[in-house]
Amino acid sequence: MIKLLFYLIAKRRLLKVKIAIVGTGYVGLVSAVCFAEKGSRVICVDNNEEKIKQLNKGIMPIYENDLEDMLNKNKCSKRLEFTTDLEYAVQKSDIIIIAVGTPMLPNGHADLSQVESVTENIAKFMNEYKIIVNKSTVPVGTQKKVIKLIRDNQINEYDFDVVSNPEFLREGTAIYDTMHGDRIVIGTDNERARKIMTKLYANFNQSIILTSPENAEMIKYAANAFLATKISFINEIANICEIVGADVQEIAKIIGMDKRISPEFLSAGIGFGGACFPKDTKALIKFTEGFGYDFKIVKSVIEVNENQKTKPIEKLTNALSCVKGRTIGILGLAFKPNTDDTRESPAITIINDIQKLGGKIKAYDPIVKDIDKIKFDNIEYVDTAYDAVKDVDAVILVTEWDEFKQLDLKKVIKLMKGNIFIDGRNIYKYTKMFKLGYEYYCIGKKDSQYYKKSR
Ligand SMILES: NC(=O)C1=CN([C@@H]2O[C@H](COP(=O)(O)OP(=O)(O)OC[C@H]3O[C@@H](n4cnc5c(N)ncnc54)[C@H](O)[C@@H]3O)[C@@H](O)[C@H]2O)C=CC1
Ligand SMILES: O=C(O)[C@H]1O[C@H](OP(=O)(O)OP(=O)(O)OC[C@H]2O[C@@H](n3ccc(=O)[nH]c3=O)[C@H](O)[C@@H]2O)[C@H](O)[C@@H](O)[C@@H]1O
Repeated sequence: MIKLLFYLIAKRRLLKVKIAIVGTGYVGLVSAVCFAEKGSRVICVDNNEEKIKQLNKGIMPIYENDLEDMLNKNKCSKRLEFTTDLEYAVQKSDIIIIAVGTPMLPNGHADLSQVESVTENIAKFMNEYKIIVNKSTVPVGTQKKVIKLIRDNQINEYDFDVVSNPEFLREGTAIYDTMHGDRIVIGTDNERARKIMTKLYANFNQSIILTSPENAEMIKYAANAFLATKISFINEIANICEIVGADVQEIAKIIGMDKRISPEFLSAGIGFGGACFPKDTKALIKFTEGFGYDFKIVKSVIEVNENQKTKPIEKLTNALSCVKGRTIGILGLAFKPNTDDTRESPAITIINDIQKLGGKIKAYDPIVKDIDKIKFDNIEYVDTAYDAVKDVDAVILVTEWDEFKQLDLKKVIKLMKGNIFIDGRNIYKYTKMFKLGYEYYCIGKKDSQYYKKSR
């Protein structure tokens, strides 16, 4: 009974910890909603006034499964608020989480200017002890820089701690990943911060890993670089499979049965894109170069990935003697399914290359409707997948949306002018496609041409 009472008091205290999250992007907004769902009060801050206006009206700035319902529910329960006023958020909160962007600079380094500017302002607005948590992906040593920046910019010398708490969610499954993550990494050398952070995450029921700030920062880059390495590795195996007539999906399935390898992240395709793998692998190379280290594996991972993005064009130019004046239907613009994010999407490279060759584009994506997001001129954006394949000479499937897995492929070939289908994500069976009359090309398998010859 007494134990239960202590537990309830501790839980109540924990729920009273007020959190501010700076940056309402994929990471900040999802984290805010999940903390609120677990009972914390969260103030979300962004310097994008339009975004905050939209969020206050209940309009989602990003597409993410389950986000809207959970956000509106917690907003109604007064556990979530949205503001552009950082001073208010800092002064009303015990923990301030930084979740702003760390995009790639033209020289490949991570651009820390958003993190730095937010840190300087947090320092100015501090009115008592605060824990500043960095969730943005940053090079090793940033936690120490943040400490120095706060000291240099504080008006009064309030006590504070800086914690590194890297994020591992994936876009498209971000809410699920946050609620059911494999681990929560908390990087701090300070006992007071460690206790508060452990309490903050206690009711997420996930393994909490307490480590140093340097380890936490390195874990994030190592995790992303390793996952990117798996993808480039299987893509190279796919390229060899095409030469020797083996099937990469079969190989991935069977090597993945070995627990040391695991079946995850072994889907061969047209390369990884997105807001993180491309920039984080480059940032890792750049910051290790600063110590005179030549990170050969990660350099190759990037090189393989760049080459993989050109595979659909290689197949297209082999199949069509001339791309000039031909119309190509593009299925999918997002860098992966279930997101509206087109950052570093392979679709961008593919569309660019087709346009350079003088081809015309018809494009469809179930969610990416905002032309500004993909920033291409002279593209016909259509409303359905069937519109995108109508009268085209060839189709390239870029994103493996479920909707494309359900397409009526008999109808598709009837609508097309030609019969060339390049499946960048291996979602169809080449035997079926061949029977339907397609000249079908996929990744890492005998394509229809090989199949024809070997029959
Ligand atoms: N997108 C993802 O799936 C993941 C991203 N990360 C990392 O998390 C960080 C954030 O990534 P995303 O959420 O994708 O970025 P994002 O670009 O979607 O969102 C960043 C937000 O920060 C806001 N912002 C920028 N400067 C600000 C300032 N001075 N004051 C207030 N708000 C400001 C922007 O307006 C924007 O809404 C990056 O370091 C990224 O590498 C980590 C894991 C997953
Ligand atoms: O730091 C980040 O931002 C995040 O980066 C990735 O998440 P995300 O980029 O959202 O998506 P993934 O599912 O990892 O896919 C990344 C890219 O790899 C490609 N991919 C993925 C898996 C695979 O087997 N094959 C493959 O080509 C996808 O098509 C996509 O273009 C990581 O999976 C997250 O753990 C990490 O938090």
